Amino acid sequence: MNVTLGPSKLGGTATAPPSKSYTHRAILASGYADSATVRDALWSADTRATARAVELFGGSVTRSDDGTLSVEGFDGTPEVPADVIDCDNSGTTMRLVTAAAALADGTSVLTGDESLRSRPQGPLLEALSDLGADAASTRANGQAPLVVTGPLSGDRVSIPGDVSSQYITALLMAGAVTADGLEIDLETELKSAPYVDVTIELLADFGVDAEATEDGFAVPGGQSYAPEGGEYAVPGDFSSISYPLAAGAIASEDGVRIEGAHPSAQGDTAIVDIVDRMGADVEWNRDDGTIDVSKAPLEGIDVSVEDTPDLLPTIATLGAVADGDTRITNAEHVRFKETDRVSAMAEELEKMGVETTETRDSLTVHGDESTIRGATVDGRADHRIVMSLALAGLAADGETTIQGGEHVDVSFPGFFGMLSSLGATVETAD
Ligand SMILES: O=C(O)C1=C[C@@H](OP(=O)(O)O)[C@@H](O)[C@H](O)C1
Ligand SMILES: C=C(OP(=O)(O)O)C(=O)O
Repeated sequence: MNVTLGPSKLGGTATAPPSKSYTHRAILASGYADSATVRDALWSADTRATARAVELFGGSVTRSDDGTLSVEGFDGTPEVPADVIDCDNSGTTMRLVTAAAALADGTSVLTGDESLRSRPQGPLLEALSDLGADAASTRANGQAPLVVTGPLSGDRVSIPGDVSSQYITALLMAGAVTADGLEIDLETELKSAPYVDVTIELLADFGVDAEATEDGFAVPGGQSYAPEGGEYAVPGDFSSISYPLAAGAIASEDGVRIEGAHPSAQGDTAIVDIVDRMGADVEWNRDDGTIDVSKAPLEGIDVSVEDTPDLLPTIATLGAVADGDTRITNAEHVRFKETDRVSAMAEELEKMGVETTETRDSLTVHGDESTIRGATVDGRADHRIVMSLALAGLAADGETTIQGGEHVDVSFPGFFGMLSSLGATVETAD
């Protein structure tokens, strides 16, 4: 689907979609439980992949009209799946489900789309093998398809922290239901660290203890997953909030209000401070969960995305509109996502007349709002590239056509509807 946007003047209210990270964890945690209800869940291509995996492990996930999920779990012990687990485009699903599969008494096979089959799984496969499971890549290249035979038996493992924090989340969630629990030692510094905080916060809400240690993380074994009152409610998603927030900073006439922005452990809440530091007029009322943002002249800043990889595409677009250089550092792990997002943003923004400079772990955007022009750009089949290029289209001179608009379904199915309700001119064509 091609989506064409023109220069727009925005105003009004946008509602944050539910968090993808919390929804994945809540669905799988409910799978590990006897049963649980997940309120305000995100229902998107990625979270449906996690729900399918829970069903293949012997659970069931039923969605009601108001978005509530009723999950019958597999109660700590996944069944051997009767089919291949297709994780589609979702890295979170593949990592979290691979560790769950290592608890089953038999063999699971996991695959995904072309993008997911090119992402790194090696460190997790090695960790699970060190713990006594048999976990391998069919192509012996550390990438899916994966074949995992459980059950695992060990209680201590070491793993690098600079490829994906999702390995740690996966091991913590599975470790809680093993007999002896798990000690996880980090071999290198942890990137994307707030995502492990999200995990520990959610585990606590499901009555499961896990903690940071001097060398990494630890989770006692023999625990049962059970949220208080049998229910868990998903908070709003700050990676998704970054788009209406940036749209307001770039293109609002009367200001944009975002609702559903309640504080949680998400590192991507940093976007509020980033937009503020760039010069936009922004106010976050944490008590009522609203953010008000208005356009103001933006200036380039230095920002590390070590903890917040998913913000890189949004920041790159903000940088394109800002005056001067925006230097995005500590970004190497952002190359291991649905696409290499450092290169993708550099190359696609350049098509719009924006100058950029890339190193292995940084992206500098040489911003100048007066030079951004409409162009046909490739969304790279990556939801965050599509959404960030759409934001650039709001500020460009002339029309911008983004190829692959349907990929927003991965994390923010209502994205283009949200932009047009704020007043953007959005046209779609197959
Ligand atoms: O655990 C999670 O929910 C996520 C962790 C991050 O990945 P990495 O830990 O691989 O950087 C992030 O990019 C992804 O969108 C969601
Ligand atoms: C990288 C992302 O997700 P995942 O790793 O789950 O594919 C994302 O949502 O930007």
